[in-house]
Amino acid sequence: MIELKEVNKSFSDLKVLDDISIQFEAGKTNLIIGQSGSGKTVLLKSIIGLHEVDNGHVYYDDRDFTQMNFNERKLIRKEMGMVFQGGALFDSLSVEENVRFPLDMFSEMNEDEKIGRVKFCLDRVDIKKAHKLYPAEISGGMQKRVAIARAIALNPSYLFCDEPNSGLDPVTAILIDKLIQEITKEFNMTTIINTHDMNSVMEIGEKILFINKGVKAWEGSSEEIFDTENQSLNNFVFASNLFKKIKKEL
Ligand SMILES: Nc1ncnc2c1ncn2[C@@H]1O[C@H](COP(=O)(O)OP(=O)(O)OP(=O)(O)O)[C@@H](O)[C@H]1O
Repeated sequence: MIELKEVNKSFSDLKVLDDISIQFEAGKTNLIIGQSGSGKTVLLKSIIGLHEVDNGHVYYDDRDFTQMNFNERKLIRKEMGMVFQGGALFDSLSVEENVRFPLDMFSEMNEDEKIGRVKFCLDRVDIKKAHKLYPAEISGGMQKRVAIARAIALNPSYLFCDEPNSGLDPVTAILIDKLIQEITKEFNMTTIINTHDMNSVMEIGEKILFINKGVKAWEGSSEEIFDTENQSLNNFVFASNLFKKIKKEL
């Protein structure tokens, strides 16, 4: 579980996060949604320590990350996996070398264990016969699968995904969302996903945090989102004509 307590973050006199408190549970796909510029990326970066919060606390299973020194944080970072926007694979490394990279950097595994782990992770995301190919030689959907395989290589307890299905067609996007949800449950990870994709919200939104101008405006699940009276959330969710139509028919 990851818990935020009264997290605040400003840049000069611009307040970006205003007293955010929430719990993200293990084994669930937790989504952060909100309009462009609402503070999603700053929040995700604050959770993983790429931004220092001004005040408030971020707990990783009762361990106060905000109070830790550099070395203590380094240990927690080993428990984190990340899927960056666009996949962020190393172009000059093959698929299997990409997945092996965190093992070489951060694990004590021997050669056989590394080979086994790379195979396990690539099998898990259903990559077949592409181990020796380079990122430029595989499709966008496969690149995301490789990015997920790399993110789970060190068997993380916490998985962070920034717009994991950006740039994908709707069918592939849902497959990637579902894959993230499956591995979240299988490995009991606390997964936090930044997204503004309403399909993701409906498909895998087990816990949703909606932020509006840096403030927690709503939290709930995809089942609850259609019934909300929250005006800013309604404006966000029903911005598209398709979702307006669905709401009318409910
Ligand atoms: N390093 C920074 N220095 C100053 N201001 C920043 C910095 N990072 C973000 N901001 C500001 O914080 C606000 C929130 O930005 P953020 O990137 O978190 O939005 P977002 O919700 O992730 O948007 P998007 O969906 O477009 O990625 C914006 O006004 C942005 O300009």
